[in-house]
Amino acid sequence: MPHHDLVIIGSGSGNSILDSRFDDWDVAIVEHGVFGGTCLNVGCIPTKMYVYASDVAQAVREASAYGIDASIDKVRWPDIRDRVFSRIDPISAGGRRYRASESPNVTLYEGHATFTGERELAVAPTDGGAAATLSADRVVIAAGSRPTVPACIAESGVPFHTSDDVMRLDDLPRRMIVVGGGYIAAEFAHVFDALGVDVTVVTRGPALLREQDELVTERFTALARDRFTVHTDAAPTAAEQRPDGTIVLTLAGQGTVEGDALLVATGRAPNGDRMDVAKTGLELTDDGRVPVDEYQRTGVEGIWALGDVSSPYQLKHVANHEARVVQHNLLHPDTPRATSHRFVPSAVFSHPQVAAVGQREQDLRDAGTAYVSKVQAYGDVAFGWAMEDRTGFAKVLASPDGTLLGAHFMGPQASSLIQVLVQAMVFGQKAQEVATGQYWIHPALPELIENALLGLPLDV
Ligand SMILES: Cc1cc2nc3c(=O)[nH]c(=O)nc-3n(C[C@H](O)[C@H](O)[C@H](O)COP(=O)(O)OP(=O)(O)OC[C@H]3O[C@@H](n4cnc5c(N)ncnc54)[C@H](O)[C@@H]3O)c2cc1C
Ligand SMILES: NC(=O)c1ccc[n+]([C@@H]2O[C@H](COP(=O)([O-])OP(=O)(O)OC[C@H]3O[C@@H](n4cnc5c(N)ncnc54)[C@H](O)[C@@H]3O)[C@@H](O)[C@H]2O)c1
Repeated sequence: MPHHDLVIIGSGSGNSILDSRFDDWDVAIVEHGVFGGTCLNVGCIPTKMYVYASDVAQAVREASAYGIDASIDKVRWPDIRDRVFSRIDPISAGGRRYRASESPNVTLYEGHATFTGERELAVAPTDGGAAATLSADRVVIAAGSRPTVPACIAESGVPFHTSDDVMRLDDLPRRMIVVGGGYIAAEFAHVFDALGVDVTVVTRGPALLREQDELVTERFTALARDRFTVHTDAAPTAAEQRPDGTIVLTLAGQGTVEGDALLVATGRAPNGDRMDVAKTGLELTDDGRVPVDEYQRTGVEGIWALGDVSSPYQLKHVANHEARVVQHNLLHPDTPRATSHRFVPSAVFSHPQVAAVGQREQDLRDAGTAYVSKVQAYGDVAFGWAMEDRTGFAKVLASPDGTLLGAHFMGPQASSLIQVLVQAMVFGQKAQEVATGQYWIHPALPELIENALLGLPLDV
């Protein structure tokens, strides 16, 4: 049985652990899918390439408000799709080639890994060949997550898509049903609607983006209702396909909806349940994650985990941070570093964009925490006014002494603007210091943040 210094399961964030400091380690990477993982192949990167194209289309649709009459002559879906994947697929192929044949100390096993013992694995090759077994001094579980699909759809025989394949459609459908009301539903509903598809969103919750601050949830859902057909409190109970190809979903208490394509975006499950981790002596958390401590160590000596398979955050910047922590701790076991999940920002790249960091107003209220808040409209600062933005806002939450507690943005460039407050929170700067201790370029959009901070009714 081959024995390695280190085995990494998963070629997404796990692959980024290896740099020249590991050149004298005997390393194995096990990957059962496309090399490079979710973010590169089916996640962050291709989705944002589509979002960008759709933002361009949306700008054309909204141009007349500024005295520019423009219209979309044609959406060339195959060209949009091929622009994305002609750039992405070679990166994945290049990454695979580098590990398979250009990294002398790395063995790439292309197959599905399951544990057979504490640090022993069986790999079932994807090409159907004979299973290999291997052992290692150290194992990093970086196996990610996968889309979940409600049984009433999965078992119906009706064709459906997930984020794994919807970006590779042959043609744009005329009508699309999107099931789910979270990140993926919000981003793809924008993408397809802006490209001219008639979108119906169906979610079992009472609103879209319901994990956000309550004001974002309320206002985003209201805007979505203006743009798509939206069914809330409406979990599907059955799916069927008519002979003409029409897909019909039955919704709990809300009749049926119809479409020509069905996208399921109802959350992602960590992949730890498909690896026999019990053979190592590990037990998954109630929500299916591989449990780790603050050093990304599992309860088993020599086994680490990172990213979607173990993290409470299914976000790439978190997986990257955790991978850097594991990298350090593999190289410097006597001086381990801890992961920080103190201020994890996130953004939904829909239209409008949404971005968040820190606590939500409902959390502060429920916890009885003393706080003040300010909601600053984009339209009330110079650049937002120039844009005639009527819906966007920045909400800032702080202790009465100015300690920043949370920020929630909805509107143009929200994902970039919020970084100012992420930085302030991480470095412990108070609202009054951030607002008045620096120049704010006039009349740039960050004046939104300056005014939000100045508007907080602080006790100081
Ligand atoms: C549509 C979509 C859009 C997203 N957009 C964003 C975004 O804009 N910003 C953001 O921060 N995050 C985004 N995310 C989330 C982000 O992609 C993930 O959090 C991140 O990629 C997780 O990285 P990872 O290394 O944990 O897992 P992955 O990158 O998924 O890597 C795990 C790898 O392990 C392999 N694997 C799993 N089990 C086994 C096994 N038993 N044997 C062998 N190989 C195995 C898988 O094939 C996979 O390649 C998005 C996700 C999706 C689905
Ligand atoms: N911009 C980003 O950072 C980004 C983009 C996409 C995905 N992601 C990551 O991927 C994860 C998965 O995304 P997601 O959108 O699939 O999950 P999600 O957890 O964000 O949302 C799932 C949604 O599906 C709904 N739902 C669940 N079961 C349902 C059912 N049976 N019928 C109808 N609706 C149902 C939920 O109410 C919820 O609205 C996200 O949590 C996020 O961490 C991040």
